[in-house]
Order: sequence, then C-alpha cells, then structure tokens
Amino acid sequence: MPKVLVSDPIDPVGIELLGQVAQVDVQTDLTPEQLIQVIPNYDALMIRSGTKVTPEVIEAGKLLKIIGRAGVGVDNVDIPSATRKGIVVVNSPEGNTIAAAEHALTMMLALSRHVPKANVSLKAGKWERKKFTGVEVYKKTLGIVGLGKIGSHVAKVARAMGMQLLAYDPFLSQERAEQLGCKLVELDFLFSEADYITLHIPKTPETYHLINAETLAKMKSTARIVNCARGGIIDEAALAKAIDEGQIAGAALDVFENEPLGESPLSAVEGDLILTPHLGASTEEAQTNVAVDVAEQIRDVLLGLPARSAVNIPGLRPEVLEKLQPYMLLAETLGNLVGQLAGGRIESLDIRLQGELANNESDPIVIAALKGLLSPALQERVNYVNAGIEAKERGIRVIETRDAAARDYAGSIHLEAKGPLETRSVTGALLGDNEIRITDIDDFPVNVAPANHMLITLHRDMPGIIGQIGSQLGGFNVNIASMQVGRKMVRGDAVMVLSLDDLPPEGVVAEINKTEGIRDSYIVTLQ
Ligand SMILES: NC(=O)c1ccc[n+]([C@@H]2O[C@H](COP(=O)([O-])OP(=O)(O)OC[C@H]3O[C@@H](n4cnc5c(N)ncnc54)[C@H](O)[C@@H]3O)[C@@H](O)[C@H]2O)c1
Ligand SMILES: O=C(O)CC[C@@H](O)C(=O)O
Repeated sequence: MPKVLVSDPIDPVGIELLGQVAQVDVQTDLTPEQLIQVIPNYDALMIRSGTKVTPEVIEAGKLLKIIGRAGVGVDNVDIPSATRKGIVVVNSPEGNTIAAAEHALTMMLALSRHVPKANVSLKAGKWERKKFTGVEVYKKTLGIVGLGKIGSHVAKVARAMGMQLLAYDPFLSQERAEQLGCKLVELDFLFSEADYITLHIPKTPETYHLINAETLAKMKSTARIVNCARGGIIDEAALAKAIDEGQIAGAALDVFENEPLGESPLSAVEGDLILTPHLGASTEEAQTNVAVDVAEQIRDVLLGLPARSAVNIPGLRPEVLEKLQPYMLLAETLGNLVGQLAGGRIESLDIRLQGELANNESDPIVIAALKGLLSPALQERVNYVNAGIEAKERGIRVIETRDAAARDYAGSIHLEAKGPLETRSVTGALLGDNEIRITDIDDFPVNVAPANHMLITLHRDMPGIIGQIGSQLGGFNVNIASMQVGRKMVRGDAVMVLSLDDLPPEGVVAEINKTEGIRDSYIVTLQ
C-alpha cells in the first residue's frame, strides 16, 4: 500500500478518503529537519500553508510522486525542484475562494467600524461610542488588485453594497472587468483614487513589496488596505510607518512576510490595524472542499490516473480532459514506438494533430508524446510533469503542426522523429471504443493494435520472407499472435509488424537481420 504523509491539519474527510487507498500518517508538528528525515518513506505529501517543501525535502523524498496543497497558493512548495524530479504538485484552485473573499470583506467592514478595538474597549468595561464612529463603504471606491477568482467574488459583493469598483489586473480583458462592474485602470490611478484597496494577487517577483513607501505615498489619507492574499506583497515596515504617521487611515492583514508573525513592526502600530493569523481559508466549508479536492487527486495519482489541478503539468478542464485523455494515451504509445524505432539520439520531433484534433488544446498531447518518446531511455523517471524539461535538456526540438483537413479518421496523430542519420515516423488513430490503432509506420500503411511485444521489420517484399521470419521465431520458441505487412508496391520496400506472445530472447534481431531481404528489424515493447 502506498504511504501518504499529512504534515498540516487537514479536515478528517480528506484523510478518510486517502485511507481507502493508502496508509496515511498524520504528523503536524514536524520540524524541517524531521520532515527531511521521514519523507523518504512516503509516496505522497499532503500540506496546507504551514509546511515548507524546500528543495532539500524534495531531494530527500525519493519515493514522492505527488505533493497535494489543500488550498490555492503553492508558494510554500519549491515547484521547479518538484518538476525536475517528476513530482506532480496539485492544489485546490477553487475550494476556498468564497472563504477568502468573505474574509477580505469582513476585514474591510471591521476596519471601517473599528469592530476589534470596540470589542476590546467594551470588554475592559468602557462604553466609548463616539471614539468608535466609523465610515460607510456605500458609494466609496474599492480598488481591487487582481481580479481572479477571489477578486471577482469580492467585486460582486462589494457592488451589491453600493461601492464603485476599480480594478487592476494586467492579465484580464476589459470585457470581463466590465461584466463584474469594474473599471479596469492603471495601478497608480487605482492607488490614488481608491478609498479601499484589496489585494488578490499571487506573490511573484513582480508583486513583491508592491505596496511600499513610494506607493503608499500615492494613496489618500483616508485609504484603507486589505491583504488576504499573500505576505510579502506589502512592505510591512513601510505600512506600519504610514499608518502611524496618518499617511493612510488603516489596514487589515491576514497574511505576513514571515508566518507565524513573530517579532514585527506591525505589532507596535497604534493606529487602525487589524491582524488575523492567516484565517482566509479557515471556514468549515472551505476546509472540507480543499481536503476532498486534494485527497481525490492524491488518490488518483497513486492509482496511476491524471490529476485535475496539477500546477506543474498542463492544466485541463475536466470536460476537456475527458475528451483528450484517450488521445494522450495514443500520443504516448506513438511516441514510445517512434522512440524505439529511432533509437539513440533524436534531434527533433514533429507532432502533427490531424482531423478533429487539429482544433483542440495541444499541450497535453505534446507532453504525452514526449513522455512516450523518452520512456525507452528514461523509463519511469519521465512522466507528464518533467517530459517537457527532459526533452528540452536533451536538445529535442518540438515542432507542432495541425491538419484539420486529414479525414481518414476522426482524429489522428502523426509523429516524425529526426535523428542525425535517419528519420522515422508513425501515425495512429482511435477506433470506436477509443481503441488505439497504429495506421502508418514510415509511411507504410498498416492497421495494428499495439501489443506488449512486437517485432517490426523493414524489408523487401519477396516470396518466402514471411515464412522464414515465422520459422526463425519458432526456432526461438516465440509464438506469433498476429502479423501484418504494409507495402506501397508489389516487391518493393515493406514493413512487417508481428505481435508476439513472448518477449523474444537476445539474439533474435541479429539472426533475423541475416535473412535475405531484411533491411532492419526491431523488438518493440508497448503497453
Ligand atoms: N488568506 C488566505 O487564506 C487565502 C486563501 C485563498 C487564496 N489566497 C491567496 O489569494 C490570492 C488570489 O487567489 P485567487 O484564487 O483569486 O487566484 P487567481 O489566480 O484566481 O487570481 C489571481 C489574479 O491575479 C492576477 N495577477 C497576477 N499577477 C498580477 C499582477 N502583477 N498585478 C495584478 N494582477 C495580477 C491574475 O491575472 C489573476 O486574475 C492568491 O495569492 C492566493 O494564494 C489566500
Ligand atoms: O491553508 C490555509 O489555511 C491557507 C490557504 C490559503 O492561503 C491558500 O492559498 O489557499
């Protein structure tokens, strides 16, 4: 049974789900050193934002196949290291969207009405009504930085509260912003016009310290900032100074550059500053959603199935995945076949998507073809995660073309692998029940189902040659399950494809290559 380590608190429903297919160990108080010590025993790691999955953890995780982040942000996982090692990293892109958006809105309202301070005052026996006079959000301008899933929900609710909406998101269309009632503006304009600024962006090199002394200086003295996105987007020392000096009216933060917060200039702020300990996703509903979402993906990957929200392999919507999955298998089989035929060094792989496939997303098919191509050399070390990188590192140029006019099959894939000395090609299609058929080898038409063991010969079409190969295989005690010849002209060049019941012993190829008329022969293993 595979083993899963759960190193942050996860809703029991997720652990139960994983328990159906794996041994699950929950250890939520491991130090970084202890994590490195235990991780070699595990096939999967399930985390929230607490565990830091460093390059050292990934290096030590010799058996690791998947890291599941029960949440959105994967900035606590070293993705490049995981990708290089072929480890799938999955998250739950939508499970906590509502929770995080509602927390941002809660922070905005609590800040406007001094809720935390009024609560403390009242519990201290005071009745300070005038001191805690607040402001309304109605008719105020909200600047949303990042109009993705969470930002969009904030926009919908804020609009319903009567706020004017500005948004900055360089990756979003004007049309989408308008649908949400937002005016898409430049960042400086948003900073100078907004009464409230709420951040819903990832932490990237571009967004690090986006809010700093210089940008704070552009804001209104009545501006209030909410950050329920990621620590590090705000320069905390600059923010503390801006609040205490009255440069802005206040801020509410759920996330911090260092978590847990520890010693920080924020702790000493006397002005309006609300802090919560990364609670954005902490609702019962969100924790159930993310636990189930990620546990299901870990289960699937451990069972050899694809993950639906992998962050380091081409992401696919479930409906697209359902359609493309059989073609991915076809591409992988063809890649594997052409890789074995080409042998040795491959300089480029031409991938032609034909028929209905020409109008589909190609990334998953390209990745699957590369995985197949490299698997004769790399075996299980290549997978959907690292196939692209491995191909690039080997200098394999990938050329993608599309031919919607090809009509022999609904959809088919043609692969051509060029090496320094020769070029080999294969084509394949799917039949009725998504059954794979190899329909061309080196442009010779065939119609063969892939088999575990196959013998493929390039030969001259001449009387007696098929019988001779049959007898030679019989001499090696190898049983032939099926046989096909593909030729373009009588007594010209041809290919012969034999599906075999047994793996031929060493020496078969050398023996067959001695036969008159045989140009070359290959033992191929597919499936
Ligand atoms: N506090 C919490 O507990 C909590 C919970 C969930 C998510 N989050 C965080 O909230 C943030 C948003 O999550 P989401 O699910 O909405 O993500 P998302 O990917 O749906 O949206 C992010 C948006 O930011 C935009 N963006 C990227 N770079 C930008 C830039 N430089 N300037 C402006 N816009 C930029 C993208 O185009 C996208 O529209 C993430 O950082 C996530 O980790 C926090
Ligand atoms: O695990 C958590 O509670 C935080 C999750 C949140 O930051 C996220 O990015 O999904």
